[in-house]
Amino acid sequence: MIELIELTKDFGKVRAVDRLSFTINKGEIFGLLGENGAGKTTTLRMLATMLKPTSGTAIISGLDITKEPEKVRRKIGILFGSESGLYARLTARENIEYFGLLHDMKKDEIKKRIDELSERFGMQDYIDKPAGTFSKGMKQKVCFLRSIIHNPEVMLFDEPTNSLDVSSAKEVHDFIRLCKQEGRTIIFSSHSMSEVEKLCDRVAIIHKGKLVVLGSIDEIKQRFSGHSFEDVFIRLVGDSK
Ligand SMILES: Nc1ncnc2c1ncn2[C@@H]1O[C@H](COP(=O)(O)OP(=O)(O)OP(=O)(O)O)[C@@H](O)[C@H]1O
Repeated sequence: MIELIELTKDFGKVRAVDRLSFTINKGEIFGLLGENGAGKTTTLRMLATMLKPTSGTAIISGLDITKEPEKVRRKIGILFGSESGLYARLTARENIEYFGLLHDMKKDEIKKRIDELSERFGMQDYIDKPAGTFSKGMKQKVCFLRSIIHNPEVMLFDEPTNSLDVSSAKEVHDFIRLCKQEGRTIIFSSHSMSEVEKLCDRVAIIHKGKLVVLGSIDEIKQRFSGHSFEDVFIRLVGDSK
């Protein structure tokens, strides 16, 4: 379970995230929505312990992100931006293995897990080929595997399908669903209403750093007299401008 408690981040005079408080359940696929600059990435970066909150905190699997960031890092898998830092000359396996070693995993344990995961995600044909030769979607899948090599309970993905084609995005969606089946908690940010409608158990819409609505897509649509989710989104972030 993840609990945000008055989570706040200021960059100078700009309040990027403004006292966010809500809970995300274990095994949930949770969407973070908002316009450009709403504070999604900043929220995810704080949860990932990459940024220190100005005030407030979050508890991830019983650990306070401000007090035990090292321990939190072991529980989370993170993906910020596509193709982030894959070594072109190394194979997919070597790229993933490197991360496993950083997480203090043993080589044989890493091998077993890569074999298992690459089979599950249909990557056997290219797992031992250099990452530099891969398409965007293939690279993205390597990044995903890298993010879960250490078996994290919680996954934090910032716009995971940004710039992917339809079939690669679908693979990522299937991947996220599989992670949920394995009992992981997934939080991701997105600008795609259809993606969020397809995948998320619940969503939070944030605007100018503040929470404006929280709930399942159906609950939110009902609350706004059955309008499309896209219309509700535009109305919410438009009204509070
Ligand atoms: N390192 C930083 N220094 C100063 N201001 C920042 C920094 N990072 C983010 N901001 C500001 O914080 C606010 C929230 O930015 P953030 O990147 O979290 O938004 P976002 O919802 O992820 O946007 P997008 O959808 O465009 O990625 C914006 O006003 C942004 O300019």
